[in-house]
Amino acid sequence: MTTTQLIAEIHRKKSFLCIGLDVDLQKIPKHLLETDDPIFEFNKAIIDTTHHLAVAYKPNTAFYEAYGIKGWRALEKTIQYLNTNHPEIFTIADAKRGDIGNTSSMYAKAFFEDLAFDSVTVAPYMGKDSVEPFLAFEGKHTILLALTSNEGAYDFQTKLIDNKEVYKHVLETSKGWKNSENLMYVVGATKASFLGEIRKIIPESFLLVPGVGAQGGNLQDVCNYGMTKDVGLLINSSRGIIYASNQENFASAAAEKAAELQTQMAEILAQ
Ligand SMILES: O=c1ccn([C@@H]2O[C@H](COP(=O)(O)O)[C@@H](O)[C@H]2O)c(=O)[nH]1
Repeated sequence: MTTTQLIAEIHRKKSFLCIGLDVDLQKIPKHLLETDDPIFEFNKAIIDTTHHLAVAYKPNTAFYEAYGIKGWRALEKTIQYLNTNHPEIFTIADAKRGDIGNTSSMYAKAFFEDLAFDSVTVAPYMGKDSVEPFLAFEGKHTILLALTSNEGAYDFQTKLIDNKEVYKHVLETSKGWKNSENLMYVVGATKASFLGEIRKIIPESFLLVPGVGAQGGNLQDVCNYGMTKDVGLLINSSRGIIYASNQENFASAAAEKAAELQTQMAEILAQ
């Protein structure tokens, strides 16, 4: 999917919501555990009730890898279900990959070709030759970790090198990489106060913003500092939506939570 198509979808749905599909078998309704594929059945139900409210879904691959071959199969079925039934939805594999070049190429093949995700999250730590293999895929997007939502972000990402914070080096340096037009960036909602500085370096790029809801980030603050003329934001919520209820009404409860965020987004877009 192109960013132009993504922007059009944001305006059509009046939403820049990304729903995180972080499925934990301990947290899903018990009756689903009796089905052949509880993870997929959970995701399908959530997608069926929320797809009109969201422009993106983000399975975090850790929640699938943790269940071995069954988990990976459920991830495959989930992306196939989205691509077949909702091709207008932007899909994100939150896998946080990145390695030496030939290994990164295989990661990129796995997520862009085999699983056919629109995008994958990538760690910048190993530098240019670890990220460019992802950027080489035409029509796909590489979402680089810039300033993450967790407390540990202050351990390295805000430290100074040559009088400049590491996350600023990541933003500035990555802009010079081959096919950098395929880059988006992760910035945590808990770091909204940094968005003014971030937008000076990457005024137009799309940001994936996790950390609203369960982690305490604030939607309005993120929009105040981070929104561009083309919106430029995908706001993710995972636990706050998908675990709104652990009873039989889980999918409608998730839709209510998603609708709360979408309503706020529609109001912000109308301002
Ligand atoms: O900086 C980051 C990068 C990724 N994440 C991921 O986003 C979701 C957030 O889940 P919530 O339940 O809405 O807190 C999860 O998959 C994280 O691994 C992040 O939180 N921060």
